[in-house]
Amino acid sequence: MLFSEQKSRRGAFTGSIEVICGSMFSGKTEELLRRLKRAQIARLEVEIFKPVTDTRYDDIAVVSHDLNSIQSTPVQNAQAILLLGANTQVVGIDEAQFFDQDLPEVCNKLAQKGVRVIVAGLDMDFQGRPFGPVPALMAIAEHITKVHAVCVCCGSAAMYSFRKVANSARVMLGEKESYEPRCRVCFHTEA
Ligand SMILES: Nc1ncnc2c1ncn2[C@@H]1O[C@H](COP(=O)(O)OP(=O)(O)O)[C@@H](O)[C@H]1O
Ligand SMILES: Cc1cn([C@H]2C[C@H](O)[C@@H](COP(=O)(O)O)O2)c(=O)[nH]c1=O
Ligand SMILES: [Zn+2]
Repeated sequence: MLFSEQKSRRGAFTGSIEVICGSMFSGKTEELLRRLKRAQIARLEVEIFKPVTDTRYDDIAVVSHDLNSIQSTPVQNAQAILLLGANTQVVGIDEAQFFDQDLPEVCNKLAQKGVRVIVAGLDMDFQGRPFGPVPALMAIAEHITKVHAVCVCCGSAAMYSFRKVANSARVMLGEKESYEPRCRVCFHTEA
């Protein structure tokens, strides 16, 4: 599948929604950066957003686990993306699971205006439950890409993010010290 701007029969650029989902370390941010950097090479206007709460690697940039990065605008909520992204051609959104339930409607409105919207986020939390607005986004997206990490226990494809520390809060920022990607079998096996 070639993800790019598409023209409708009426000649106008048609907007669309692409979702990149999967576990932690599955390459969601790398794939988001790849698509956004290609759009920049094509000289399209690109705006990138992340939740202001995601301060793991950097307050402003979107940064992958391999430390590839791109400048972004941290925002408080989904509505801010509609205000700031309506007049651009491509909108990228990382860590979508941390946004409020307005995000799908915001993405729909942007796509209706002709914007190509590319969203990356965790589809499941550490308990294997659907996470925030990501499942609803998947329902309304034209394209969904589910990427997989490598299970740290057995080497199979991993789709779960196993939390290694005792903390029952749904939101807990962290990296390898707190999470590891696991396959279905290893996720449901204790220790
Ligand atoms: N167990 C693992 N499986 C796959 N990639 C891993 C693993 N541990 C570390 N990585 C690294 O993480 C990178 C993906 O990082 P990133 O795109 O930030 O992932 P995500 O946004 O899905 O958390 C990979 O390219 C790889 O170098
Ligand atoms: C599973 C899970 C994760 N988180 C946090 C941990 C990280 O800060 C981000 C995910 O980042 P990534 O780019 O996908 O690696 O989310 C959380 O708060 N709650 C969870 O259940
Ligand atoms: Zn496994």
